[in-house]
Amino acid sequence: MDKVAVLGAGSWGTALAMVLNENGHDVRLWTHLKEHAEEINTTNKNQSYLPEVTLPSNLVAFNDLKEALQNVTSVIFVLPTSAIRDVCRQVAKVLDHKVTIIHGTKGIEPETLKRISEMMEEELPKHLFDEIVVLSGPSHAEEVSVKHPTTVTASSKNIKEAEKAQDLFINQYFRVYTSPDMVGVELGGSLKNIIALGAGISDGLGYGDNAKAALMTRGLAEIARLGTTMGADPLTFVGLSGIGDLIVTCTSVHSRNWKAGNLLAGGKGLNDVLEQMGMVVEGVRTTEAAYHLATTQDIEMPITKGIYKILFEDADPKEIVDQLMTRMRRHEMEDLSAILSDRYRT
Ligand SMILES: NC(=O)C1=CN([C@@H]2O[C@H](COP(=O)(O)OP(=O)(O)OC[C@H]3O[C@@H](n4cnc5c(N)ncnc54)[C@H](OP(=O)(O)O)[C@@H]3O)[C@@H](O)[C@H]2O)C=CC1
Ligand SMILES: O=C(CO)COP(=O)(O)O
Repeated sequence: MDKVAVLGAGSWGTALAMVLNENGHDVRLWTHLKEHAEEINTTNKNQSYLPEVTLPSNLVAFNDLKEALQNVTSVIFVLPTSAIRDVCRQVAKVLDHKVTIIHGTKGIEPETLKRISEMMEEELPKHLFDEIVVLSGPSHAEEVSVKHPTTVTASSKNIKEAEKAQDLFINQYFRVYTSPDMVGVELGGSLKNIIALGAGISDGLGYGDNAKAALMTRGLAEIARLGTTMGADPLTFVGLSGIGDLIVTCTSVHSRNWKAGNLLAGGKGLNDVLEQMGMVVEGVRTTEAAYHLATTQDIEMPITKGIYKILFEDADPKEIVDQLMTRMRRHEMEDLSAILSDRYRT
C-alpha cells in the first residue's frame, strides 16, 4: 500500500482517487477550498463535480497541502492547465522529500506554448522527482467512477517511472499501458479537445455522422502533423492517447468540450458557454495555443484555425464549415507524408 496525494478534487481527480482507493492505497484528495474538503469528508459526495457517485468513506479530502503531502510516495496533479504552475509553486514550498510525480491534465499553455510536463519541470525543484509521468487516454471520470472498463497510457522520459504509475493505478477495470513517447501522449490528449469542440459544433449545426467522421479523421491528421513536427512518434496518434481519446471526446455525452461546442453552435457566446459549463473546458485555451504553434511551426491546421476563428473572432460556424469544404483539392496524406519523409531522411 502506498500513500498518495491527488491534487485537484474536480471530476477527474476524484475519479482517479477512487481508483487508487480501490487498489488499497492511502489516498489524500487535496482541494484548494476548505468547504469543498468538508463537503467530501462529511457527506462522501462531490456534488459539483461527480454528483451521481458516493465516495468511499476512507477516501479523505484535505485542504492543508503540507498535511496532504506528508510521507506520500506519489503526487498526482489533476488540475486545469491554468492552475498547474500555481499549485506546483505551492508544492515546491511544502514538499520535503522525493516522490513520483504523475499528471492527468490535458492542455498546452497558450502564453508559453509549453506542455504540462514542461511547465512542471520549470516550477518543481529537480531534487523532488526523477522524471514526470503523464497519464492520458479515453477516460471520462463519470465512467471510471462507476468502474466501467477503461484503458489509458502512462508515459515518461524514464519508462521505469511510467511503470510505477502503471503499478499504482492498474486494476480489473482500469487498464494502464506504458509508452516512452511523452511528447506524443501529452499532445494527443490535449489537441483532441479542439476537435471535440468542433464535433460539438458540427452536431449543433445539425450535421450528421459523415461530418463528424470527417472532422475526427482530418482532425487526427492535423494532430499528427503538428505532433510529429514537435518530435512525437506518429504511431502514438493511433493509440489510446491519440485516436482513442479523440473518439471518446467527440462522441460521448460526458465530454465538456463537445458540450461547449454544441452550445456555441446554438448561438451562445463563449463567455456564457464557459459560465454555464461550470467545469474546465480545456479545448478553448488549447485552441489558442495550437493556433499559435501552427503559425510559428508553419503547419497546416485548417480545422484548428477555423475553430479559433469561431471562439475568438466571432466567426459564423456554418461559414467556417463551408470554407473547410471548399479548400483547394489535395492528396489525403500529402502533408503527413512530407513531414515523415523529411524525418526519416534526416
Ligand atoms: N473530467 C474528465 O473526465 C477528465 C479530465 N481530464 C483532465 O483533467 C484535468 C482536470 O479536469 P477535471 O477534473 O475534469 O476539472 P474540473 O473542472 O472537474 O475540476 C477542476 C478542479 O480544479 C480546481 N482548481 C481550479 N483552479 C485551481 C487552482 N488555481 N488551485 C487549486 N485548484 C484549482 C477546481 O476548484 P474550484 O471548484 O474552485 O473551481 C476543481 O476542484 C483537465 O486538464 C482535464 O482535461 C482528463 C481525463 C478525464
Ligand atoms: O479527456 C477526457 C476524456 O478522456 C475528458 O474530456 P472532456 O474534458 O471533454 O470531458
